[in-house]
Amino acid sequence: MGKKHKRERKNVQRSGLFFAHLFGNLALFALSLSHAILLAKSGKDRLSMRADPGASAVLFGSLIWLVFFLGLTDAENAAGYEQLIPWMLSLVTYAISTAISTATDPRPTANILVQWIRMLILLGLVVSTALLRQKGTSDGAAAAGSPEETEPLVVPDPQTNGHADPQKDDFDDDDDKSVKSYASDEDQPDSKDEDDDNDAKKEETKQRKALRDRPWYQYIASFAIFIPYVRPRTSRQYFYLTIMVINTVIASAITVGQPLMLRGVIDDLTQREFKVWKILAYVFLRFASSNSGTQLIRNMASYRLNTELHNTLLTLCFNHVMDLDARYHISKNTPSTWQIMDRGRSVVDLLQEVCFDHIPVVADLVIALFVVGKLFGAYLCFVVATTMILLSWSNRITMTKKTKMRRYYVDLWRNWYSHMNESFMHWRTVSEFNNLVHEKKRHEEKTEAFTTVSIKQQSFRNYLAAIQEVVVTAGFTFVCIISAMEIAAGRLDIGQFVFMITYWGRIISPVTRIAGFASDIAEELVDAEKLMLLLEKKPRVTTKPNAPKFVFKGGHVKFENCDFSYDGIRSVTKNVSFEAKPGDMVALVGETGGGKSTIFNLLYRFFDPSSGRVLVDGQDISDVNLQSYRHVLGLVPQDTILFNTSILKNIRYGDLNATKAEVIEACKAAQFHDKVEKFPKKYLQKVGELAQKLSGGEKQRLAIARAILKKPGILLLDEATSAVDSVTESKIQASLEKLSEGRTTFVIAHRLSTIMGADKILVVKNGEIVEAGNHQELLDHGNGAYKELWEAQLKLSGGKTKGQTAEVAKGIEESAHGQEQDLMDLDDSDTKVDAEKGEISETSNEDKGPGQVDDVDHDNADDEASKTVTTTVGLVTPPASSEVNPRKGSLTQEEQQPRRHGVSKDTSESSSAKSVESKNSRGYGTL
Ligand SMILES: Nc1ncnc2c1ncn2[C@@H]1O[C@H](COP(=O)(O)OP(=O)(O)OP(=O)(O)O)[C@@H](O)[C@H]1O
Repeated sequence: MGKKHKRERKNVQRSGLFFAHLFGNLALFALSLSHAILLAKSGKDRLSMRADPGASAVLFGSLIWLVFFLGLTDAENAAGYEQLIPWMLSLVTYAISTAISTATDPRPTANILVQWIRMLILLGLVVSTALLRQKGTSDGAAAAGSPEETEPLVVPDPQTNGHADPQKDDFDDDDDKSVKSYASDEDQPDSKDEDDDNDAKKEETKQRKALRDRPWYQYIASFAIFIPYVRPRTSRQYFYLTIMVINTVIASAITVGQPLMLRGVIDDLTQREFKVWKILAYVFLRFASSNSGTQLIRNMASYRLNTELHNTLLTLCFNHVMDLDARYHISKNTPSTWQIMDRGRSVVDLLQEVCFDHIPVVADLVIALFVVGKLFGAYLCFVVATTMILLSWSNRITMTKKTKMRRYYVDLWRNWYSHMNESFMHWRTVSEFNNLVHEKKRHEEKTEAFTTVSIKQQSFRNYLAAIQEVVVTAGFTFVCIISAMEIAAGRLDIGQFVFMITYWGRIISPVTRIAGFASDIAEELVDAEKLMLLLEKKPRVTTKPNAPKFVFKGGHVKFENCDFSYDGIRSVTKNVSFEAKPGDMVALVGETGGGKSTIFNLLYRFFDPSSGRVLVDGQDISDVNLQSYRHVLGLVPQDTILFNTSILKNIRYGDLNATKAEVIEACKAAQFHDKVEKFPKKYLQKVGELAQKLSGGEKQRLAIARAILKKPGILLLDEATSAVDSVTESKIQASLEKLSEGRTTFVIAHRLSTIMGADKILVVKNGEIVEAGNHQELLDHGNGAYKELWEAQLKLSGGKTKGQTAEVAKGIEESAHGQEQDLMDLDDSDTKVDAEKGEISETSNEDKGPGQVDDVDHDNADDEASKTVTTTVGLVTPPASSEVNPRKGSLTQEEQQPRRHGVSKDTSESSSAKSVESKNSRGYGTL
């Protein structure tokens, strides 16, 4: 449905016919009121309506029209079924009763005349509504229909139900409107929300709109999702709950009992009688309902129950969020998830208010109507009922309006919070780009936006409280006048008058208090809605019920025709099939964005393929227990994420039961121990937020140590040493070699020189495996993608020719023919930087002299050595060397860095020659 059409519909709703309907209902109310007075006047007892049941019925019947009138004032449309059906039913009822009256007494009476006027008004309402609906239908868009009749109930959530409609992803006009609905609300200030373009936010807005558009009964039923989260669990919680229920019943009894007791006391006193027990009973009831009685019990029990339920809810929500899959966690906004969980606790308050405030108040009102009707007759009962209806209506308006405002406020607040969080987290980036002033200004704008809405909310609340007071006072005036008239007429005594005045206070003040609750509920509802959407999310990657544990049998990995798409639109992997035998090393190479990490994601089961399957040791990984499967995997990622805690704890994350000695062992193997020892607090050194206190190389070595500690069955290395310098890289090569021994290992590498010795190299392009084989096979494969990549890399690293490529290949071949040597021996030689000459050359430990790299702290080698090379050598003078690291038959960093040009031909040749001497059987030492 287009935006234009919606606007038209809105206009129809609020135009002439709408006001005609409004007026029609008001006229029916006035007519019924006059009719009742007419009947009462003609009755025997003019004031006591008890004497005329007919008049009483008409009087209370008029309240129906009052309710309709009030309901229409803020209705979505003036021609819904909710109006049409009651009007039609009333018309039929009046027609029958008029026909019966006319049949029994054909003489025209005032009664018959009123009936006819009533029927005519009703006929007008029914016909106009039917016509309007008909017009809407013929316009093809059900112009008069309510949103739930014309729009899908729930917008499919591609994150949860797996039925994303690719065509729906771009927002149509309606969705667009929904996204901007808050901002366009007349009560809300304009807001430049730059995050509106964010897909995740749009999606959330869309879901919230779908939630609000559910019919009210479905909307309320949606809250059932909270029951498992907020239900009492322990016997203590049940005890508190029982206390609260009993306490509420007692409080309701006191509400009626206390004024009744006072009436008794007054009655006695007017007859000059003194009954001390009555006075004591009255005082006791007063005390019992005070802050030392039922209030105290309620506060104590509810505080204890609430605190426990809040904590349970938080725990369950945390578990729920942690159990959601990667799809959710990739697109979530972390600060807002915290807020949703934190504020979502108010759902406990909401349920408690409904159960222990609202329902008792409604029950008190019903009792009050009965008591007042019984003791004082229909007039006073009618006044009480009318006041209650008006107060309830104002509460409803408060809720609706406040909820709208609150939704907007919460969005603005969340925006402010996220911005603040991001600014603090990314202070460094902000400073690097010199955008401190910009961020401060943005913060100010965001603060101002939510402050304005907050003030509007409070003002609205105050106005409404004032209006309610007017209604209450008007009602009270009627109560006083009518009671006084009845006393004057001798039909009521003073005791009854006092009862009525006291009782009025006791029943009306909770209703007015509900206005405050309504406001709170509006806030809690919005918070609850967000939590509801979070809890409604279901992970797609789960362990199937009764799934067996994964049994590791060596690490035989098989991808069978795996297709996958992140968004359901763009294919990221297409028909991916390959196999890795236990202990194999498989390298994934290819263009950036080709889908290599996605294959890792599928292997880790962060996502399930849309078709095809992944088998490990003959078991479909989607059929086994996820936890037991991930237990055998170990990953060294490209970007190491660390917790802001000590190095010890970060490494121990690989095996929570590891001893400190084991952690140190792992660090030694990852060439990290010496560095850690130099930190002021050694292993207890904190890594800082986002691990900012560690260099890129240190982070990677920590990640390697963590993987070593985990002792995984299958190892995944995603550019695992991309952040370390060649010197350090060569040092951790041996530990990686050791780590991967006997383990199926998958490596993602951009520097082809690092994976030349892999058992299998898969070339990934546009999500497809376009070539597979070992290095030599792929080079021999005509002008394939791998050869192209290889030559491009050689060219970038020093203008190598095809002939030289062949030479390198030859070297590998020779290397592969059994030049196995203890890799640790290779640490005897190292690379030194001759800054003066701008050369990097190889030397043995015996040859080391002052100023050589080995003397430099290698953890700064990322920084020191490579910086030296880059600044002193790479930029000031062209890099003079591109030697091959002989231990792995690979090119040194200079060759591998495309940025560094100008490597001499001589050096290239030496590279080839030295590669022949490679001692690394696999050749991935620099992974
Ligand atoms: N969570 C995601 N949602 C949507 N698209 C994604 C997501 N992650 C990756 N992609 C897209 O999938 C494609 C493949 O990404 P992937 O990270 O697998 O490539 P890659 O080959 O590992 O790249 P690189 O070598 O640069 O790391 C890319 O086009 C990327 O934009």
